[in-house]
Formats: sequence, structure tokens, C-alpha cells
Amino acid sequence: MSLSLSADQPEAPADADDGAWLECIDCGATFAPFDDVRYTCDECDSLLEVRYADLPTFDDFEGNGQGVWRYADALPFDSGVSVQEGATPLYEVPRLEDEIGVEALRIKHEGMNPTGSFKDRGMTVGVKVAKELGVDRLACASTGNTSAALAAYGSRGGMETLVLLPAGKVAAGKIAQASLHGARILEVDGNFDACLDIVQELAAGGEAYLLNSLNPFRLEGQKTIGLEILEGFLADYDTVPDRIVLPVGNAGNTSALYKAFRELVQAGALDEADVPKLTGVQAEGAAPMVEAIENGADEVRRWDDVETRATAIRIGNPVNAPKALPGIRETDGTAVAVSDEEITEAQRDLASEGIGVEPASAASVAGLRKLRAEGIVDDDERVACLTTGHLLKDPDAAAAAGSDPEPVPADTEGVLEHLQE
Ligand SMILES: Cc1ncc(COP(=O)(O)O)c(C=O)c1O
Ligand SMILES: N[C@@H](CCOP(=O)(O)O)C(=O)O
Repeated sequence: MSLSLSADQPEAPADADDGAWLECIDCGATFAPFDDVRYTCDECDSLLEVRYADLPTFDDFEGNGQGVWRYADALPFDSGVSVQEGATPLYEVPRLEDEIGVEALRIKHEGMNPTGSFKDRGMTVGVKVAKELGVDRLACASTGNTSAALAAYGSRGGMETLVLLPAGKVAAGKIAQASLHGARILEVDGNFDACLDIVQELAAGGEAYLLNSLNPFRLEGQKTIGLEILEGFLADYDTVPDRIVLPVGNAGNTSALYKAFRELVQAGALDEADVPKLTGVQAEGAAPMVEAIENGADEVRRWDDVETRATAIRIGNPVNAPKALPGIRETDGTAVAVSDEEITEAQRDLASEGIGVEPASAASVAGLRKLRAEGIVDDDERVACLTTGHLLKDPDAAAAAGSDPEPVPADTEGVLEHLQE
């Protein structure tokens, strides 16, 4: 099976472009990467992956600077349409580490990317591919962050952008970003999954180039999250993490991190036994991946009614499930659902360590806490939690989780009096 951790490095087909090609994860059909616009397999409509004739080891990244393009040897280009994405912090959180009770806990804060989420890593590659293909309009469906990143990277690349958002379900900061970066914003009377259905149809009709994570090139950029975490742990602990815990929506990151690890194994840079356990976390009201993992199902059932305060992961039909399910299973990971209250508690805990995240991001820490309490995560594990978006993305959720401002009179005496109350 091509998505197995122990799969052999594939042979390059004759029409590979500079050693890269697209390959169907199901039927194995191969396609030249840039000859045509293509998101899924022409033969069986399954998901595609980018494959490479030569895979890098960690040594190949040495001396390349920091950020997504440090990992150019693992990507289809040497450079992209860039706003200096990646190189995000891997924070220590001593109080949380102690309270949750693991050997080491680090927070990979993707909210520190240029537009405040991990999507920038995918867009720097995806928008470059769009230029290569000569398209002029880019589009996405979004719960907010993809639209913000697409708008920013599209405008940087001098391209028109169109975003479809579920009306009333996108956090204020994200709409503001898409708007100021010049996207045309359509508010759809439906949820994210309905928006994605429409964008896929528009893309199939040639109206725009789709830059959701269904696009295999976007996931190439997102692989670099995994590469940075591994390099960070190797530098600090001389070993890779035992587990990476991440929020799951459309399951792009789970798929991308798994691909990064498979490629390292195939290159001989990582032992199969050392691959971190990919552990996905969803909100209870939008947990189709958790359901599939718990039931041992090969396919994910689409949830039509989804609800959670963590609007970024309010997704009922994770399009990357066929890549992400093997990622969780082959790495011996798991998936867990958490309540909105558990998410808010984790958001406050991260804030008390100085790390500001949006609700969906805090799901990773909430999930780790739950799995540790259940004994599924051991106390001797070294864990990285991914926090995917910045606190300021969703100022309303932050204000609701924090404390209210206290009105005081405009004189020092009045302020002092108030402080003593
Ligand atoms: C902040 C945030 N966290 C997590 C996710 C989920 O990531 P993925 O779709 O890669 O599972 C998203 C979007 O999907 C997001 O915007
Ligand atoms: N949370 C996402 C949902 C879309 O995910 P994508 O990775 O498929 O673009 C968003 O920010 O829109």
C-alpha cells in the first residue's frame, strides 16, 4: 500500500518534472505535475500525492536558513510566493508539562506565521504552483484561516482571490484579513462542507484554481511543520518526539505530517519505530474522524450537522481522511474528541503561559490532557502539541474566555479605591 510507513521509494515515471510527479494514493496512476490543472486522480477520482525521485535527509537542510524554504529539498520548488512563513516557536510550557504529567511538553505555535495560522506554509507552495500553471483566479472554501492566507498570498502573487465562507460562522479577525488583502468574499448560507462542495464544482468548471488542502501541493508546504518539530526536538532532546497532538478539521495537517515522516523513513533519515504517534483531536460536535478511528472504519462518515465554539474545525466531511486515517493508524496514534468547555480551559491554560491561541488550537492541549488522564498517553512521553492559529483570529472567543474590563473613574484616588474593593 502506497501510504504504508514501510512502502518502498517509488520509481519515477518518464514524465516526472525535475524528479517530481503526482501519484494517486489508491490506483497508483501517475501524472506530470504541471502539465494540467488537476486535484484528484483522472482514473479513479481519489486523492493525489506529490512524489519525488530523491528524498532528502536532515543533513540536506543544513545551512539553508530558517522557514518553509529551508526544506526546499523536500518540496517541488526551490522558492515560492513567500511572506517569510514557518520557523515558528516551539515553546516550553513548564507548568502545563507538570500539570498534565508528561516527560516533556512543547507547543509548536503556528499562530506565529505571517497571517497567524499554519495555512501560510501551504499557500507559499500552492500559489507558486498556480503561477506555474498560469491560472489567474484562486479560490477556497474556508472556516476563516485558509481564506486569510489565500487572500494574503494571492495578493502577494498578484492574483485575484475568491473565498466562500459559511455565513455567521467565521471569526471576525479572519474575515477582516481576507477583506483587507483584497479577496472577493462570498458568504454562503450553509456550512463549510457545503462551501467546499461549491468551490470544487467551480474549480472543476475551470472558474478558479482550488487552494484548499485537497490540493496536493498545499500539503507539501504543511509537511514543514513536522520537519521543524523533529529538528527542534533533535536539537533540544537529541531524539524526536514520541507523539504529536494536533487539532483536526479537514485533516490536511495529519496527512502532511504523516507524509513528511514517511519520506524521512524512505530516505533512511528516521527509523520506522521512532515515528511520532499522530494523535488527532476534534471538537465533540464535529468529530467524524474520531468516530472512524474508534469504530475501526476505513471510511469517514460525513456529519451534516456540526457545531462547536472552535469554528476553525467546524467540519463534518474531512476531505483528507483517506490520507489521515492511515497516518494515525500506521504511527500507532489515536484520535479523541473534547468538549467546548475543555477547549476553553486549555485556551486559558496556554494564555497563562503567555501563549495566545484561537479555540481550535487549544483542542490539542485539551486532547492531550484527556488522553493522559485516561492513561492512553504515558508519563514518560515527550510530546509536541500543535497550536494552529493565533488568539487575535477570534477576538470574541478570547474576550469570552478572559475576564471583563472594570470601569473606573478618571482619577488616581478612584482607581486606588477600586483596586482595594
Ligand atoms: C486554526 C485551525 N486549526 C486546525 C484546523 C484543522 O486543520 P486540518 O484541516 O489540517 O485538519 C484548521 C483548519 O482546518 C484551523 O484553521
Ligand atoms: N480550517 C480551515 C478549513 C479548510 O481547510 P483546508 O486546509 O482544506 O483549506 C480554514 O481555515 O478554512
